[in-house]
Amino acid sequence: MRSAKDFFTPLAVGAPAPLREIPARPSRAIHFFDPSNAKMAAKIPGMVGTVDVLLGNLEDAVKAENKEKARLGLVEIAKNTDFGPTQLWSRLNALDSPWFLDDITTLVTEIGDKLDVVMIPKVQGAEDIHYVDRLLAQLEAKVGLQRPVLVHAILETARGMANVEKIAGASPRMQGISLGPADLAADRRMKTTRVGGGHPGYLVRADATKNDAGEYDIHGDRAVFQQDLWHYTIARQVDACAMHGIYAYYGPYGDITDVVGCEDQFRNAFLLGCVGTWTLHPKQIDIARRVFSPDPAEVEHAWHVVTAMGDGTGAVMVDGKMEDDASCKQCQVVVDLAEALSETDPELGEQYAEAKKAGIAKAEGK
Ligand SMILES: CC(C)(COP(=O)(O)OP(=O)(O)OC[C@H]1O[C@@H](n2cnc3c(N)ncnc32)[C@H](O)[C@@H]1OP(=O)(O)O)[C@@H](O)C(=O)NCCC(=O)NCCSC(=O)C[C@H](O)C(=O)O
Ligand SMILES: [Mg+2]
Repeated sequence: MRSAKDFFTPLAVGAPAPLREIPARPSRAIHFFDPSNAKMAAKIPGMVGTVDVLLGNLEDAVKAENKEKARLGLVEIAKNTDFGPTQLWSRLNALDSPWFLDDITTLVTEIGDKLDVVMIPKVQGAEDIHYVDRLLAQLEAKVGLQRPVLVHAILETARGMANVEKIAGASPRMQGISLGPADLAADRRMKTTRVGGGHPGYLVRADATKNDAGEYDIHGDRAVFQQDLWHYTIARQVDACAMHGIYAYYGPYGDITDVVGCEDQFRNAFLLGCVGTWTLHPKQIDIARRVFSPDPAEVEHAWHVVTAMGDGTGAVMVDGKMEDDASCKQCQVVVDLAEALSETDPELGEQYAEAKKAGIAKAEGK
């Protein structure tokens, strides 16, 4: 085990110093594309600015015979595109695959200066992150990168889940963790066959009531409530990430046509503490942007509370409700997110500026 004092020492001579804090850059939609798919790849330069993150996917969903084409296609796109405020990420093939070593070596040496984050699938434990950490440092040193490439783990095995806190804290490079519900379901032997989302069979049913004969009518009209298959997983993931100062994300919602179910799944994750999600199809981008940006009415309320609370101590009444240090801190989370999003999203920035003005005015009794 490394000493705590060594944690922020570069793992290779000449590699950039690890970051002490992971920047809170907007990452509401991590948009997946297959760089080996010419039609999709051609759309990527035009998508800059429409999503927070563009992710060149090299792993699952890319056919084995296209792995090299996808890797080289991503290099080409990265070299020829000005990404402006949009981040460039890549999901590499799994550590035990025949492609991982070439993926990481090629991307870091060819486009390491443009690559913000590498997403590592099927992470099992801290040892996987330690391996990637050292390798990245060696490659960064080799090409003289000035800033470290960050690492994002996908939680998609039972072992990874059991080790989630250790994974989140395994390296100062850790940027965040996404849920991989399809692989995780398979590894856990869950009996679902979908990519994320709920299942109508996972439910609770209201108690039976008695009929006129005084017998329980178990076949009668009993309300059923579908339950959230992912609640435990996402809640644990969020805690692990928050504990280590990194960010939690939902993952894929495979039913592209069910935009309503997708929005619900994304919103559950947002409310539980996730900062973003994956988008697999252009249809999902607006949903992610909408869900992972706080409602201007919430932002106005948050400014109202934060302003009314002043130094954050004591208690005040706002709209008939008691507010104190704890609710003020929740409101501060919303205010901070709105401020961060305003920096890269001018349209939202205007709405949030109005909300701020109105919230402060209310607190000041104007
Ligand atoms: C899901 C898709 C295969 C659907 O593609 P397609 O049938 O082509 O859809 P459409 O005809 O509706 O497409 C309309 C146009 O939009 C373009 N398009 C489609 N998807 C994208 C995209 N992601 N980025 C940019 N552009 C896109 C099409 O080319 C059409 O263009 P045009 O003909 O000019 O109008 C496809 O969307 C897709 O492959 N998406 C990505 C899938 C993916 O990345 N999957 C992996 C992540 S999920 C996962 O791995 C599971 C996870 O790990 C776990 O374990 O849970
Ligand atoms: Mg997966």
